[in-house]
Amino acid sequence: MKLEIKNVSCGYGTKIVLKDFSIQVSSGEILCLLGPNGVGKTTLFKTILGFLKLHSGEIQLNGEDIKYWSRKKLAKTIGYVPQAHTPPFPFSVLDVVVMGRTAHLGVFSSPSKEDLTIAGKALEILGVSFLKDRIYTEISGGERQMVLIARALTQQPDILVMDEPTANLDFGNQVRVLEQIKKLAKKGMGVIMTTHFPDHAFLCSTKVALMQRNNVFTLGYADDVITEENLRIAYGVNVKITCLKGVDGEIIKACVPLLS
Ligand SMILES: Nc1ncnc2c1ncn2[C@@H]1O[C@H](COP(=O)(O)OP(=O)(O)OP(=O)(O)O)[C@@H](O)[C@H]1O
Repeated sequence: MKLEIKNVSCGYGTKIVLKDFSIQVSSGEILCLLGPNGVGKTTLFKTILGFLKLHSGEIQLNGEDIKYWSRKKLAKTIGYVPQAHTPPFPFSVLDVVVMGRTAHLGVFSSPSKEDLTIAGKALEILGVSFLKDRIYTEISGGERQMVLIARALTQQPDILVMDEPTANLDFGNQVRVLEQIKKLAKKGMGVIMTTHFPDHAFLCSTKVALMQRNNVFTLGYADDVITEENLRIAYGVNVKITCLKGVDGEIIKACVPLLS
């Protein structure tokens, strides 16, 4: 499966937030979107998911323009982990996770035993089965984030769109989520995610798109895109990039901000 964003301009009403933006992500790849607050990352995701109308350009899945796809077909293909989500009703965590199966169900059918098993398994994979019977509105922000990721896994999409999947998570859960994202890509899922941590892009991305406020985008491999100079230009801060040796002798890069 290949998702192609071709020369897309999008925004709200007549206000254009993102101009002439192009990226693509294929099965097995992890594309990290980096960029300052308000640059248009979430807006792009909402446009990909069909919540916002395109001003111009095209979004294709396997070469087909998604504007001709039904909502159901799109929901089966693209999974979404939003930045924050509060349902209006006090559903149990398992109920929220099983909602990920909605696109797979018939019009009047309710989740089967298999759907519940898939949902339970997703919670187990993420190490949060203990939350299963808790009320979703009564768990912490970080726990909700893990539940939303479990819901997206339950959907079993080809492409997973994740808006800051590690936001709100403690250090351990950040690492577990990054590991899980890498595993999903290894299994063939295409992942497009935003992050405010360039280190996370070094750890797990196949490609990076660094977005700047003036609609300037730098695309490429993390090593080429995440440079001290590019981070300074994008975020207006000084950063030192250091190299460390991992347990298997592999080189891991890390960004250290320099305080003035
Ligand atoms: N519903 C809306 N109506 C009008 N403008 C909006 C709306 N939602 C967001 N915006 C504006 O669009 C711009 C891009 O917002 P967006 O949420 O896409 O940024 P972002 O890159 O995801 O930021 P962050 O890193 O803070 O999550 C911002 O200027 C924001 O104020």
